[in-house]
Amino acid sequence: MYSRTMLKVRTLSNNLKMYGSTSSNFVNVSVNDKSGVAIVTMQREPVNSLNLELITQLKTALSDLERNKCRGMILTSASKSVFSAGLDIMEMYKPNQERVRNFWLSLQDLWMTLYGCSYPSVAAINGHSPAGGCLLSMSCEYRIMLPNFTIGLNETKLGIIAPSWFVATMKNTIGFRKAEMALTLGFLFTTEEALKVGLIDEVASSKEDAIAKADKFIGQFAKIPPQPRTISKLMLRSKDIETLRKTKEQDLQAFLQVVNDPKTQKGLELYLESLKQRKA
Ligand SMILES: CC/C=C\CC/C=C/CC(=O)SCCNC(=O)CCNC(=O)[C@H](O)C(C)(C)COP(=O)(O)OP(=O)(O)OC[C@H]1O[C@@H](n2cnc3c(N)ncnc32)[C@H](O)[C@@H]1OP(=O)(O)O
Repeated sequence: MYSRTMLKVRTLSNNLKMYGSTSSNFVNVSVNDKSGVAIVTMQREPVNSLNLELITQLKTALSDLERNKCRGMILTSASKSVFSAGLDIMEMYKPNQERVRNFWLSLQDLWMTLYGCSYPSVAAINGHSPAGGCLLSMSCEYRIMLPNFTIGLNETKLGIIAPSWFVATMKNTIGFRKAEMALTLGFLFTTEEALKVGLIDEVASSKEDAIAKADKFIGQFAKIPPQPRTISKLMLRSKDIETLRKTKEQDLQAFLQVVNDPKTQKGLELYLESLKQRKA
């Protein structure tokens, strides 16, 4: 039902050429010929950690869908157990200064594009979704998750602080009180807990079921004129988008200061080691 050829995702932006990246394709876009709904699949093995290339390719894919006036977008993962492990810690550990700067600016850009896209957006969360993975999910309008996975903004557990726009997105999704509890604890919710707290909207039994439920959600907008729909969405979301747009440089400088702090570097080193030791 979904043809893989209708939309061509540009995999090499100028940014990537500048950093001499390979042309690996970390994002697949397939569009349902009948409904016009696109499935955007992250496919950066093993855990879809968000490095500069994946972030840039996602942003390009979402902008292409906007230009092509797609009817709806479902964001999902090619992995069977991870939606996205969040930001690629290797981008922040002993970083190249020009690259890490570009990494953060690209992340800001991706969030503003996804959070403010005119088309209906659904996250089909078919695996764990910590930190940046949770941000991507929350930036969509609707979330459907498979059982036995976890989702949340766990930054404080790592000794780091979620940026203000991550916080705003969570507050807008689950409300002040629940966001405060979740953020301060760095809480990772199970699927069942996420449903209870309103972090997700539905539980699906399989990826196919999640896609079917997402199609059904998007289908509801077939009879709603697109312009009033988009304006209503943006009335709710544009304040936070504009805040980041106006403070992009400040936000970047705050990130660079934290990332270049030797204490942060030590923390990231220990965290990377702990991830590797989990396997041993
Ligand atoms: C200084 C920064 C200041 C401000 C920024 C604030 C914002 C931060 C937002 C973020 O997104 S920070 C990233 C937070 N992410 C996490 O805490 C998730 C860490 N990963 C996991 O918990 C698990 O990997 C998983 C539950 C997602 C999946 O578990 P599993 O399927 O068992 O896979 P493995 O743990 O074996 O991982 C496979 C492989 O991938 C590496 N890896 C995992 N996550 C990341 C990551 N976020 N960045 C880079 N690499 C990651 C892991 O080390 C393994 O590598 P091997 O070489 O051992 O195969």
